[in-house]
Amino acid sequence: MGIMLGPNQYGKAEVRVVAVDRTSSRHSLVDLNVSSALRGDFAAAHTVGDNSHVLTTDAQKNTVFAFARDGVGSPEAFGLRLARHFAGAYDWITGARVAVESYGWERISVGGVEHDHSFRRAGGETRTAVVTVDGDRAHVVAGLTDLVVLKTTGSEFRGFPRDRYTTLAETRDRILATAVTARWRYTTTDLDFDACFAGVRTTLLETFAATHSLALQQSLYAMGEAVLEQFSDIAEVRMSMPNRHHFLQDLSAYGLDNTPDGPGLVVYHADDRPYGLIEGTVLRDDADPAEIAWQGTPGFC
Ligand SMILES: O=c1[nH]c(=O)c2[nH]c(=O)[nH]c2[nH]1
Repeated sequence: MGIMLGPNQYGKAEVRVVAVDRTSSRHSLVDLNVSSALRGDFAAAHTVGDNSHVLTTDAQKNTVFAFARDGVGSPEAFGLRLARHFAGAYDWITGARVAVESYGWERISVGGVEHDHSFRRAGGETRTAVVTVDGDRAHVVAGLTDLVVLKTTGSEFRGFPRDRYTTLAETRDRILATAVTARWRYTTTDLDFDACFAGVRTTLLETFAATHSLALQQSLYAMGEAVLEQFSDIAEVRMSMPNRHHFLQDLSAYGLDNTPDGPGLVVYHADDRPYGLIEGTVLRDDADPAEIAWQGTPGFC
């Protein structure tokens, strides 16, 4: 029986970079969390401690800051620059994965006027980009996490089988709430990434709102389908959507009724756990499979 080294990668995780553009007195900033990982022939480092192939994680971190000094651009473009640089640095490095999280900031308004250099964090969501360079090929997976959405009606859940443990009541009118994680794979690297991101985000939101939901699974599929219908440069969309349950609170002990059957106030209990976790991929049937683009990105089926 022999023992050998299997798949491996290494890099610097979570390099926090804030780049402020002070070109004019109206500043702007990008706020990133960048993780790099290199793939290639690093066997000797693992088996005998020979570091002659190891481009240090410290150098990877320094590269992120140095490249940011030239201007960041979109998270996808920044990831592409870094991943291509790392993958081309030495001939034993065959590929690189660069994951970028981007935190939005919006200007604070003072007396109705947007301030030049004061900002507040925009929402709770995070924009993501994962660039994987493998030899000559580059894959870009864009996305977002923690896009929290809720609709107060337009959601049903019924028609499910009832085994001996099924107690859930069927409903024709419930709250539907989730925190969307969505990631989509582009088929090209030559794109206006910011415009595409904004467009996909809008499509996801509009479709969530406009779909009369019979299940969160149906909403997920509709959202992915709409993205693929509207963006021809996207091959697949993967989504993970926790079902943030809102249960009707039983107020009968206080002599109060509490139903969504008519107009008036309804009181729910927002339950944080456990939660249903609905995950799925929506893809073109002729999509080129590119599993390597997803390697190292957890949280999807
Ligand atoms: O949209 C839903 N999908 C389910 O699979 C499910 N299961 C459940 O208990 N409630 C819901 N809601």
